[in-house]
Amino acid sequence: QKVAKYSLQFISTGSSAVIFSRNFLTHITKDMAAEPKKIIIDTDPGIDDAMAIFVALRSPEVEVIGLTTIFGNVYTTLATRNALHLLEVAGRTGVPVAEGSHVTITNGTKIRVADFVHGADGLGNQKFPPPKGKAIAQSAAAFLVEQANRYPGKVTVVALGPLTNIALAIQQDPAFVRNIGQIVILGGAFSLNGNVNPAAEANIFGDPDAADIVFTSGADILAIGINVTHQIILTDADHDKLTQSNGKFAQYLCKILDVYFKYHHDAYGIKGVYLHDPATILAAINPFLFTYTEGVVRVQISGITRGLTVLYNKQKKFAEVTEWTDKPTVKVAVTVDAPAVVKLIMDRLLDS
Ligand SMILES: O=c1[nH]cnc2c1ncn2[C@@H]1O[C@H](CO)[C@@H](O)[C@H]1O
Repeated sequence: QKVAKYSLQFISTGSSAVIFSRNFLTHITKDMAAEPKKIIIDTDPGIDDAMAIFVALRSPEVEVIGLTTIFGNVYTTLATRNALHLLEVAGRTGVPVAEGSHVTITNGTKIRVADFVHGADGLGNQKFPPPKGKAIAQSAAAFLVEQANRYPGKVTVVALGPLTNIALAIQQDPAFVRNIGQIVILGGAFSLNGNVNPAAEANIFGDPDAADIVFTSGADILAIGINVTHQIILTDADHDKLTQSNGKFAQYLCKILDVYFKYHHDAYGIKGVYLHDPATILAAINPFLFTYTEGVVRVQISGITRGLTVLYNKQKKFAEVTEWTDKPTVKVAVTVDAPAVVKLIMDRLLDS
């Protein structure tokens, strides 16, 4: 309950950035000790999704109550297969997988997948055997609605792909935005170039209409954009530590990481990889690893800037009514304690 309501505890620092009160940190820590936070990971696995799922499964602060799947890094059918496969690798086949939408919220079938980032199979071209398990009969959106109703205010959705399933849940149940505890979104490029093109970040570009629905829904939203995740880098030295580890997750990840390293080297000229998805899991676990600004986010849905995320920080009162006027606010990450985030991710992957 307290976790869902923490936006009341924001303190303005005088600039547009906001921080949380220390006092409240104690409350949250106590709450977490008492009862792990229930999370559903909406995912398009994906190499960094695999890391994120493993980090979540190794985190005592959260209980993963389900995975829902979406297109993005791969098509939805393959995302479901990979989600089931990753749970089998982790020995956690009791976690249900609900398959998500195969088309965008506007029924668009031209899906763009990032096989050049993750490999054709989404997991570094390793030819893993097909999983034995199956997805549950319920759709991702129906599962999200059901779980939010079952545990009002207690479920956090961590959205690691395009926001289609979340937008469908909002459309299917008007009470969803109240019943869901929080939606932590990996998405957006706030005040910097995107990673699909100069305007757009991949997850928002995948379904901009869905993203605009979610950002303006009134739900309690934390957005983690590439303006912060591009500071969270797994280096060659970290990769070596994973290679030397006997940990189950570390060994598995070393098999699939090469493709992701090569992509970062070719695209960004760096010897390391961005930890978008695992960092977002940590934001759901401990929001204090990041600082946030609060404002209204709208998404461009057409034209050359399709997928652009524009935050209105409410500093200026515009003379005229704009497309941002009277819309609910969300929290957008502006800074991150990157060394702490990388250390937590490494510790949890090595200790498995
Ligand atoms: O160039 C790219 N095109 C498409 N997807 C990408 C690219 N770079 C990274 N990601 C993927 O999109 C999410 C972050 O935006 C991450 O899941 C990352 O793996």
